[in-house]
Amino acid sequence: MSIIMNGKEIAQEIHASNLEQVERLIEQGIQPKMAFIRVGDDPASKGYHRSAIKKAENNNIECDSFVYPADVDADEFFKDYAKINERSDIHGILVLRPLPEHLSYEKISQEIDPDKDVDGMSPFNIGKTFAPKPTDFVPITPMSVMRMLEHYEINVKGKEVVVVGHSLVVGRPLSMLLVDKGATVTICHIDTKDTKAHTQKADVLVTATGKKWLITKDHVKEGAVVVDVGTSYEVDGKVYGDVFFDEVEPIASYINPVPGGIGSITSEILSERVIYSASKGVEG
Ligand SMILES: Nc1nc(=O)c2c([nH]1)NC[C@@H]1CN(c3ccc(C(=O)N[C@@H](CCC(=O)O)C(=O)O)cc3)C=[N+]21
Repeated sequence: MSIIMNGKEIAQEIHASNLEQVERLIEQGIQPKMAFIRVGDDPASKGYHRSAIKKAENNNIECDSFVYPADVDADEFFKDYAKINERSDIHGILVLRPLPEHLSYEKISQEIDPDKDVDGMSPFNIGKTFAPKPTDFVPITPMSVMRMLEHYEINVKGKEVVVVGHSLVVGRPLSMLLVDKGATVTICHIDTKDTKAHTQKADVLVTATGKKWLITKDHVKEGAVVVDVGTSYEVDGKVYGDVFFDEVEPIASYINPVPGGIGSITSEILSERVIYSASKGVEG
């Protein structure tokens, strides 16, 4: 039997505080506003886009969406992108991933205004993940994982933590946040020879690959904390995690379901970061 970590409950707590802060900003004449930029129709990207707009609007944050076809002309895209970055009414910009190959990720991440870069993609903000402060724009999904661990008072200091997945948006920045809290971190990825050999030793196992049911009971040590960040949108329209929940749940000490786990916190923290960005430079 394990404790089921409830992302929705944590999201609700953050929501209450978000609403209150937006109300205060609006009283001061500031309407928080964010821009979503999406290229193409990747299901996970669309899923996040949809739930993030819903959460932002529930927080009275205005949203503008800029959606382009996967074959958008690069010059046209970058012209628009510069304009969006310059708009003084927009406090936060989220560029949804994945992006098509003909749009240089390097250029997109270098040209985002670091002060509006709520998902921490610019090289400047990535640098901040190495010594993160609460005010820094570090990627939101890793922040959500840390928030979930904190909520359940899971201290990673001195623990063996294994992160499966080395993406720029989750695995790599999350590893830095964990190291900052004193964890010993191993990152497994597509070229790791024997992932199981590593995960079996984990006190805390975090998985962020987007491969449905990759992690079975054979990967997990008895009593481990299991954090499932994976969100695979399958053709049946359902969302699946990386973890084969029914099999792993009985041996884990703490585990989160998908949906209802990290994803539900992520969209609410995105709102929180936009509010923070809008409140920068405001007195009191
Ligand atoms: N720049 C960038 N940053 C990201 O963090 C990022 C991204 N691009 N591209 C797509 C993936 C995917 N992702 C999700 C976030 C929340 C839910 C979410 O809200 N999930 C709900 C379920 C939603 C539903 O039912 O559709 C839940 O798990 O409870 C899903 C997926 C963030 N990603």
